[in-house]
Amino acid sequence: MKPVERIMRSAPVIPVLVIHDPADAQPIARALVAGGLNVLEVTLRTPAALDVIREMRRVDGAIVGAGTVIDELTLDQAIEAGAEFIVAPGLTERLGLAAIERAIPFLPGIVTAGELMRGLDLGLEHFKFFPAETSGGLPALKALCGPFGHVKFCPTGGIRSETAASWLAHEQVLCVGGSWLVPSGLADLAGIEENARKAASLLSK
Ligand SMILES: O=C(O)C(=O)C[C@H](O)[C@H](O)COP(=O)(O)O
Repeated sequence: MKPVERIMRSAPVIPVLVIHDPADAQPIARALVAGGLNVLEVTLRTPAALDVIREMRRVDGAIVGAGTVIDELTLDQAIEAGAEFIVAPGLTERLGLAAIERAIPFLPGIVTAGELMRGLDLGLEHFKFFPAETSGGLPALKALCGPFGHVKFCPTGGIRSETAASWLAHEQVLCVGGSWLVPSGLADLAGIEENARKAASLLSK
């Protein structure tokens, strides 16, 4: 099994995290891991993100990746900070080749058959379906899966607690991503742990 697939099968939901203060990183990661979600995607959307990755790597049991990686610069910054996997909102050949060259598990976003085929050309078989809900939702993903039965997905974008299970019921969906677990500004660690516990109880693959 490819390392990226092992990560995707580690938990049914990957929390997508937008964290502004590195001091929040460890408590939030600990709450998520305690709730049963050990795969954490730190988006590079805040100036603190690289420090957040460094802090979260110190939390036992956490598998910490970077999201919002859009080019070689952010790829290398994320790897240098200790990211164990890389999520990108889209796929360019340059970024795909760089991630493969760095031998880091890589989950790029795709929506169309053409984007997916460009990923297959690079040897990739695991994709984020992004943005999931506004790109036709589950019916669109099902249609895409027809010709590409061996490809595995992590749909992300607009998925919430109430809709995650329907996505996970699809055979080619190994996990889903979402920001609902840690709403921005939520300082309620017990609430985060409870959100994680509920998500972790969903069908795991
Ligand atoms: O920042 C990135 O790299 C992204 O690709 C976007 C995130 O994955 C989505 O914004 C999560 O979607 P929501 O769960 O609807 O908030």
